[in-house]
Amino acid sequence: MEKYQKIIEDVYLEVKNTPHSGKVANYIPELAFVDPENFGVNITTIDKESFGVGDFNKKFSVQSITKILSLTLAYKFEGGKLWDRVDVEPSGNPFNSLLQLEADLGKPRNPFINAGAIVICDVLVSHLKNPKEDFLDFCKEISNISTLKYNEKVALSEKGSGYRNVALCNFIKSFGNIKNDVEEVLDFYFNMCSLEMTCKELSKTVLFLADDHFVTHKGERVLTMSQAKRINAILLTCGFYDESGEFAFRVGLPGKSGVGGGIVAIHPDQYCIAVWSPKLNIKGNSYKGMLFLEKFTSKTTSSIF
Ligand SMILES: NC(=O)CC[C@H](N)C(=O)O
Repeated sequence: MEKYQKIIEDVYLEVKNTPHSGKVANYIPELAFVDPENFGVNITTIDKESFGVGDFNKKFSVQSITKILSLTLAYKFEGGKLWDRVDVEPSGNPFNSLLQLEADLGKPRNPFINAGAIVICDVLVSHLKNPKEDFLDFCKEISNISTLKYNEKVALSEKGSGYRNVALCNFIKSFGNIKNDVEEVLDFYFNMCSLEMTCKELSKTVLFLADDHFVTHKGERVLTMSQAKRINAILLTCGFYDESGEFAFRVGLPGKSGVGGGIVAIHPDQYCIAVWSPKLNIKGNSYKGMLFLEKFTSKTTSSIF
């Protein structure tokens, strides 16, 4: 851990003082109220050592980052059959795009674009008795954080304005790739996206993707090693939408962003690192989050390449 601390502190100050670029997401009205100056970083190593700077203990809306956890649970339920419903190819299009779905007959390119994440929610609605509660319990179990919560205001705010997601869900249903009631699937999707975590909590929660020997506090494995490898592969190729190539090029780690301004990145066999800075670049990824991670992996020479 020591080798990372000083570099995290230095890079944090350097990036904090970089002129702001980008905009806070406001298409979900409730997200626009967040203070754009928030900036936090936290690293957790596979030995469970943790180190944070700045606003690393403030909760924020993790949004699409939760899609790592919903994919994980759906993969546990379905195994390889899951890939009949959703593909594993980068889309090269914005996260909320409808474009490819018609040509692809309602099969989303990957589980991290909204279309794919909505299909994953449908899979979970089919398997879970009380999707919202049961999914939250799963998140609590793998993170060992019993206080995790959805933010109802954020969920309702997106429910009242998420027209593209409503369109996506209906469109996919017209191809038969949504099995449940559209309303129910979307309600679950909006709640899932409204999950809140701190950088510290987030970097701890995804440790199961970094540590080959990870077991929950109940002594259970989350995924097999081969399944974890596959999720990391999809994170590397699809975790940042049409900026996934750029993220791999600049940072060199699998990871996932959310429009709340969070990014979590995974260094298999070493650590997970979470960054939060709400202003987003044009692709919907945190501007300072990406800049921080680029400098961090360059200065520590720790990437998967
Ligand atoms: N990239 C994101 O974080 C998008 C999530 C958001 N809830 C949406 O569906 O638009």
